[in-house]
Amino acid sequence: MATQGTLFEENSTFEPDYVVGKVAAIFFSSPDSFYKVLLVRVDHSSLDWTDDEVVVTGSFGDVAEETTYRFIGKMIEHPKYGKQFAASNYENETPTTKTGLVKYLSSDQFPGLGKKTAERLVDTLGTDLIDKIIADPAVLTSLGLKAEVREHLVSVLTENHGTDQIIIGLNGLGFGSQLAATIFEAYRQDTMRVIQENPYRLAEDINGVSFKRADQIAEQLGFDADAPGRLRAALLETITNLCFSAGDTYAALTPVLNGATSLLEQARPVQISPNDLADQLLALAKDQKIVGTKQQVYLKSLYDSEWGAAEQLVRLHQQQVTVVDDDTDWNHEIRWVQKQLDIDYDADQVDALKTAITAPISLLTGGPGTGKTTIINGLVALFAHLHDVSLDVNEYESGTFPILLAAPTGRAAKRMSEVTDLPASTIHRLLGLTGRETSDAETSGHELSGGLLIVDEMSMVDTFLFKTLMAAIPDGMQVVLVGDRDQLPSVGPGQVFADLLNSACLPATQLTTIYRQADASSIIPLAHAIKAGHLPADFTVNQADRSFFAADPNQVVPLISQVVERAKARGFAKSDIQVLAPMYRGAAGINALNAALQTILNPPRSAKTKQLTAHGEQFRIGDKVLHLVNSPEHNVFNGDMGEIVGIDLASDKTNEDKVDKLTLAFEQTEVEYTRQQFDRITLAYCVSIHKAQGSQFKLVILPLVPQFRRMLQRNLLYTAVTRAQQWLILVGDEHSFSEAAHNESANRHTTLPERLRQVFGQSTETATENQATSKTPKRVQLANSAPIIHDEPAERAGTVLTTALVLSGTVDPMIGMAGITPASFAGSRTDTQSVDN
Ligand SMILES: Nc1ncnc2c1ncn2[C@@H]1O[C@H](COP(=O)(O)OP(=O)(O)OP(=O)(O)O)[C@@H](O)[C@H]1O
Repeated sequence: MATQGTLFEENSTFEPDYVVGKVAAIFFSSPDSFYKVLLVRVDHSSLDWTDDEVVVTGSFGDVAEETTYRFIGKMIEHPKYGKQFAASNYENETPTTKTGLVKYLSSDQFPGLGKKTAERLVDTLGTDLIDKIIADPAVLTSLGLKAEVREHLVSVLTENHGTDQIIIGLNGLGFGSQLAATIFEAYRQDTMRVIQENPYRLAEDINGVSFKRADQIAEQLGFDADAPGRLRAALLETITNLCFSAGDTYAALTPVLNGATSLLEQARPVQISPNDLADQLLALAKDQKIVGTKQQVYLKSLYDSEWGAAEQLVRLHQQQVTVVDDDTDWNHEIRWVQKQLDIDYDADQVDALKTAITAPISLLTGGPGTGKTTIINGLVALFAHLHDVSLDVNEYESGTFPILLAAPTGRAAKRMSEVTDLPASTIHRLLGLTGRETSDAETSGHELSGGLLIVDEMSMVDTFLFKTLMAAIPDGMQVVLVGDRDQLPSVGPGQVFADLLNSACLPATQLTTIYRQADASSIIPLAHAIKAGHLPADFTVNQADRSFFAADPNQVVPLISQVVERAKARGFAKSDIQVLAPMYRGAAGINALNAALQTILNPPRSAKTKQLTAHGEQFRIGDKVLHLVNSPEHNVFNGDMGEIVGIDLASDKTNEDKVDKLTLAFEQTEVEYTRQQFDRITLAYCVSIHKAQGSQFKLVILPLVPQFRRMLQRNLLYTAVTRAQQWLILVGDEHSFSEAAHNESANRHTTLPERLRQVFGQSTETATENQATSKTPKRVQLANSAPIIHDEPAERAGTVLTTALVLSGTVDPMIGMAGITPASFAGSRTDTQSVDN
């Protein structure tokens, strides 16, 4: 079938090779992309190929066996599998002569269509009738076909050829099979129309398509450098990048304008008018894609999520919980818990327990070993006692367990379950989310049921997930949010837990007495010293559970290798030892450490040991690996650790699929990945501190060197050392450790505290008073709160902003955007890296 328009044309100046032939077998068809491996019986080709058959790989739609295709691409030498034809595109060689078409249409594929009718169709509609029918099925209306025959004809043609055309189109644009599948999933049969009309939608809607990529397509399609869609896409990408890279929930206006200008001007050598850019910023606000206040620009989704979270918190704070009974003698109840659990709570812990059991929603924070888990256990026992519910999960086979325990990662949930001896799940699973949802304020999880929800590791929860979680909690369910405010904030935008504590709108307890010290741990006092901004005096003195080895960056890998070799000799398993580092690159970075540790912890047994190479890493059976993305279809999630338990090479005689495969065992499941999916995993002997958040390991080894300077912050070091359960080995430069302890972590720019104050209808001071006196904060009128921006519009300058004034006649999402004038760009056009928020 002929390709159409500029979208489908190859960009190269030389003629690509082709193979025309019938598909004899489909060796492999990826379940989550369009990638396929085909065996093709060669009819003719541009190659010097004498065999009857050739293996063809590439991105294809529903190719059918015994159908003839033209494959366009080049012959490559696969390192293990030999010569194969890598197709960059293909065409269905469906007959285009009248005889061929009649034969095709009167075949078994189209029951009810005889030769005569087929001839009539071709005579009436012409030899390009397939394209015509797909483009507009109405062309068949007056041709006397029975409704069911007509419908079947349209649906088979659309399925056989419509999808093909789209894949062919996406191949022509250079999208790989994975991305092509994502794009197709988003727009289905409208894919090529959407791209033709506005290729910039790809950057907006599809994770993995950048502005630059969309812009290249747009340029091919003839979109001007100052096209409004181009400017809008650059603005949106700049705002998104600024927020997600810094973890902020809004971006400052000047870096947005400068960043977008630079993006636009680097992609095409054309000066962008500041007026035009400002116009498009306002248009984005009018279209409710962004919201502006003062000098702050929000993505609408983040803006709504902050407001939504604040509103949900007010709702939960004001709900009636049945457990609160004025006559309850709390001292008596707490004595009962202490007796049950054989513990004496200190005053803060008593306070924490009382607050958690009486308040509809409350917060609990504390460093390691201060008793957070102890309070969770006490709370669970007390809740069950007061509500007269059983804690035996076997009694709830058909109903819901009344106490829900959740954490942001699978490993944290597992730990929660171990220490409480009760079921715990990830927040995503609790809400029925896949983790693949777009970051969106509209995302909703299914409503929870039960009496008490306890969420641990709250510092890892970002603004989107928090809003979704809060919205899923029904009235009457008590909520306790537990975490350590000093740990790294969430990967996604926001610092929800710190903001909740700082805003003082909800009852909160902070635990400070360290109990695990009594076990002679020196790791916990180290963590507390770091929290206070310094290293302990005995930092370099070796302790029973902690050591420091000085090393320059080039000595880090050999030194850690030595330590790991000794640990292995002493019987430590791969899963017991965890090296953590802040960065991937460099002599002491994660990549170098992984390569070295793999040779110690999982060396090749012989020269014949099977291994696969992908993205610069080698994988062998027995390797410890980290999963880097959410794959809900496989029940594996970002941060899960597993082990390689099988390798099938494409060249293995027994491998019928003829593609390289890895089998990975995770605690919950086993999955098989083909090369297209290998970038979802990496070696995990050393992982980033961010990825280790929420997990603990028997032995943690942590190198810090001056090369990591840009990352050396207090919460990073604190999070790393608190991952160690029993032993901690610190390696590197003492000054880097002390610099990290000194460097107070940068505060993220968020407005959740402001929203909380607005919806709780009080200032922070009043909230603190309320908390102290246990008064309930006054409820505010929620209905109007979200879309209204309370800031006064500043003076507006420049003709561009006349537009803003006009627009602001409706909802005024841009109030305060008075700063957008050409002057906003002056002086700092080249300073695109500076983010002054
Ligand atoms: N009041 C107390 N009296 C005696 N021991 C206590 C008390 N509170 C807690 N502990 C003990 O201190 C240790 C640490 O407590 P717990 O595990 O609850 O702290 P945590 O804050 O959850 O620590 P982490 O964040 O590191 O998991 C436990 O062994 C616990 O039994």
